[in-house]
Amino acid sequence: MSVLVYTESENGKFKKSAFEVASYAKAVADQLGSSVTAISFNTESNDQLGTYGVSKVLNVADDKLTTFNALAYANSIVQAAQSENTQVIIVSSSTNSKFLAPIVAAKLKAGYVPNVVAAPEGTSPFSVKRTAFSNKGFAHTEITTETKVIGVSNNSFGVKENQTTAAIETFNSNVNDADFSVKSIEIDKVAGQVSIADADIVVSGGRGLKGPENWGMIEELAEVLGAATACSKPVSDMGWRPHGEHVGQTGKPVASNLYIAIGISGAIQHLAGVSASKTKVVINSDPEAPFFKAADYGIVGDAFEVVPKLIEKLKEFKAQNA
Ligand SMILES: Cc1cc2nc3c(=O)[nH]c(=O)nc-3n(C[C@H](O)[C@H](O)[C@H](O)COP(=O)(O)OP(=O)(O)OC[C@H]3O[C@@H](n4cnc5c(N)ncnc54)[C@H](O)[C@@H]3O)c2cc1C
Repeated sequence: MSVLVYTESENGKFKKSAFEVASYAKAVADQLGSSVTAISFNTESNDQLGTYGVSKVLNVADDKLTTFNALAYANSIVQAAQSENTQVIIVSSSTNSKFLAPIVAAKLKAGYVPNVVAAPEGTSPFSVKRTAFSNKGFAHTEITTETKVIGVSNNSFGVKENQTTAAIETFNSNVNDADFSVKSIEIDKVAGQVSIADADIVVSGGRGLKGPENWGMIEELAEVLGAATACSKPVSDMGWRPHGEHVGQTGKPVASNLYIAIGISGAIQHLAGVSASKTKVVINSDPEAPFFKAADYGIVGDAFEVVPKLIEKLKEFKAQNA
């Protein structure tokens, strides 16, 4: 009985979250006295997963599955779980994983807990800690079904090395036309180069930036830092930025290592979606802005003065350390 982990990739390369869920799966396997099998789709360098404790990789090499398809991927994971006699399935908390995990759980009659932030608190009974109330609290949750599906929050457990040699096998999953009743024809990327879900650093702008014409400095700061760009809800509502960048309770959740909020007041609905970020830096001209209470570091100042200086200093630092 192994622990099965779905390791996500894009264009044949593993996402960072793949290494985090693999590390998490290894921790679960250690608690159960078991081993980790990963399922990947059309991925190169599957041996990389050995670094994080995966001892076997089932690589689904099928041209039909080059692009994510929730039902087809879920069916493949179910087949892998059955062939491996798995009782615990680990996925990330990405949009795609949150899409397929309930399908996997329903097909295997498994209990599913998303947004899990730590290794299981116990395996008998099986209990996990997850975020609750839009990241304002935690719930200690018991899963009583024989098969369990766990969605790990991004950047919560961390990537942990645990060197093993991974045996790589091609897995022929049995997908058919019915699995593709809904499919993506084409994907247009409208937001920045780095996706918010995978970003280590997110640079986010609010209404304090006055208009879309001022986003050049946000994009430049993001580029220097290798960060994703994001924004508050009113900014996307007004059409200053694409809706895909809206973060918060009603937008995308952010669990980056560093979240830089510029000209954002820190309304409760915004904080609900970003509070899982490890370090929060706030730049705001109003010292009374509520965001300062939630910040790890704050700069009281005009964004139009602070941000260009920050970019300049970061560029100098990068040049010196190149
Ligand atoms: C049901 C519901 C759901 C919601 N969901 C979300 C959500 O998911 N995400 C979200 O973001 N909001 C959400 N909101 C809206 C939320 O309540 C706030 O209205 C919104 O977050 C405010 O956006 P803001 O901080 O960009 O703008 P503002 O509140 O207008 O704040 C602008 C900030 O910029 C500062 N500022 C001004 N000029 C400068 C300058 N030159 N330099 C530096 N700082 C400056 C100001 O001091 C101020 O703090 C929701 C609201 C409701 C009712």
